[in-house]
Amino acid sequence: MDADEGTHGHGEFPSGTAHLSTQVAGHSCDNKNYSFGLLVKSGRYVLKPVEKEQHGKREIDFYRRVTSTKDPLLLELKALVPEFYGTEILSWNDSRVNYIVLSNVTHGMAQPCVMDIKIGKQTWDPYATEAKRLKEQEKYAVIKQHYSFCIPGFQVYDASTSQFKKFGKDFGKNLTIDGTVEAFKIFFNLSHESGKATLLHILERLKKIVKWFKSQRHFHFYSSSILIAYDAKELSNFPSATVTMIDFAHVYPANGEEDLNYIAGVEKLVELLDSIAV
Ligand SMILES: O=P(O)(O)O[C@@H]1[C@@H](OP(=O)(O)O)[C@H](OP(=O)(O)O)[C@H](O)[C@H](OP(=O)(O)O)[C@H]1OP(=O)(O)O
Ligand SMILES: Nc1ncnc2c1ncn2[C@@H]1O[C@H](COP(=O)(O)OP(=O)(O)O)[C@@H](O)[C@H]1O
Repeated sequence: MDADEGTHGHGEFPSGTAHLSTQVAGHSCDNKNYSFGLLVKSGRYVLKPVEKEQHGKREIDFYRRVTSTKDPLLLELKALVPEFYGTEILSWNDSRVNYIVLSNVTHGMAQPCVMDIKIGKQTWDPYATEAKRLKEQEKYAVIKQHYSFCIPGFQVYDASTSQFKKFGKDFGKNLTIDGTVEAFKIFFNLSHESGKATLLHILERLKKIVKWFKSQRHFHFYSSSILIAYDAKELSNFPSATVTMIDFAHVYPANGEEDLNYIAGVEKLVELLDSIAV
């Protein structure tokens, strides 16, 4: 389930790599927009292309800082993000693309269920242009206003029908407030008797993230996501579920201030999941 062999609009995949079939959101392979999408290598590694120099630099700087830290607070953060293995330049026909190499949190999953939840009402950073701010304000507007997060995409292996279902950006952008609750029920396979155990495990991890954010004054995270993943094949084995923070292209210094935007998003997420876990 990790790899789709072959080619796409940019030509053949760089040697040893394939399209990350479990990618549920973010910039996907798109020749028209010069976007390369994420790749998988040897199953274990995810390669994220640096497509905008400044975004890439910010994300790489973030990973380098967190990976090399001895600060106990940042060590706690390190356990909540993918492992970082540096960068690698790969050739796509005429293009040379710089990739950030990370651990693949869906590695080894037979029936991967993955949800990307973008945290915060404010999904633009303090230096965004007026045009970008307006564009971000319009997207997922109702949901972000109500929940302080939005769902750009997810996929689930429906244990009752034995089928994969994929929900993309358009689905997320058209979600209603009640529809969001339903989306989580579908994602967690709550009609299956073991779905609730996965949900409770995820809730514990999310509560750790809230606790960490309340204690830190290092960073403010904009347009960053929480990636939830579990293997539906192991539904009864709930510790296989993971919660990982990803996408650090818009991480900025906190200047001594709490990240209230991010905290509100994770708290609302916990509140919603608590309400369906009863
Ligand atoms: O069209 P763009 O270029 O603004 O793409 C958005 C990205 O902006 P960027 O180009 O990186 O500044 C934007 O990236 P950021 O999170 O702002 O880095 C998102 O990927 C966004 O998708 P969605 O909010 O997840 O649905 C992307 O939005 P849509 O593809 O949904 O419009
Ligand atoms: N470490 C990872 N392991 C597995 N999948 C990942 C990982 N990082 C990202 N992804 C997948 O790629 C998608 C986009 O990642 P993201 O970092 O948000 O990219 P973008 O900056 O293009 O939005 C996520 O929604 C997820 O499906």
